Amino acid sequence: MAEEILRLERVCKTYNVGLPSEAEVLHDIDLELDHGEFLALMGPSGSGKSTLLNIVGLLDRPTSGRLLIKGRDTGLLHDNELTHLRGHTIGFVFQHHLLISAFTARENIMMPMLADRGFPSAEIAARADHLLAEVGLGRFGNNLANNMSGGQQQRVAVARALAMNPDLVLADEPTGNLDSKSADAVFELMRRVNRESGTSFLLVTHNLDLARRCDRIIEVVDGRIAQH
Ligand SMILES: Nc1ncnc2c1ncn2[C@@H]1O[C@H](COP(=O)(O)OP(=O)(O)OP(=O)(O)O)[C@@H](O)[C@H]1O
Repeated sequence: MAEEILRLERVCKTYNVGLPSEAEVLHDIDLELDHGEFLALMGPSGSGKSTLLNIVGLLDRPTSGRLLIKGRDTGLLHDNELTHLRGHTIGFVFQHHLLISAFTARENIMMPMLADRGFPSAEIAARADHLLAEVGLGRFGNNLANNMSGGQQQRVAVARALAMNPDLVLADEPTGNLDSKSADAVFELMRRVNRESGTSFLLVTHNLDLARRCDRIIEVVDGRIAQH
């Protein structure tokens, strides 16, 4: 197995914003992320962080350059192969938790497993309960997502991201909407998962205090990596 979970080689991304103008948002991005590494991605608004995360998360393709995940060149894969790789390798946590508000915490965590036809259905509820306990919400499985606090909802979102046992979690400002105590708790939860199960994390954050507690910080400025 490749040493790194993720490797970007000279990745560029251009958006067509109406001819003749094109906007190059990412320029020659080189980046590696090792298995088990917890990386903070910082940078000013509009610098390209979400664009980079979308590419790494296989939600969008680079205009040029190569993206390798676990040593596989994703540019050679068809869309259905990318969907499979994404579902089994990558978990997502967003600033807005994107839970289904009318579903319980348990049901929200079950969703990725229900969507994956390969997951043994008899194990789904038990795995959801295991993950609820992992994120400190063992007693809250039957609570509607809507009735939970922001910090609790984000813990459910972390549990949902872990449902398929991903190698890498991409977290786009997951603590941006939380008070500092809840933000700290959600960050520490992700850090513990990282330490205990070796899941790699790529965390977009504007919070320097949290970033300093990651293994490494990189900064994107005007679509380029400013420091390694
Ligand atoms: N689909 C799109 N089409 C055209 N331009 C886009 C598109 N998506 C993003 N952009 C532009 O790309 C640049 C980078 O945006 P991106 O959202 O990646 O930045 P960001 O660093 O994540 O910003 P923020 O911290 O505010 O979320 C911006 O100038 C944005 O307007």
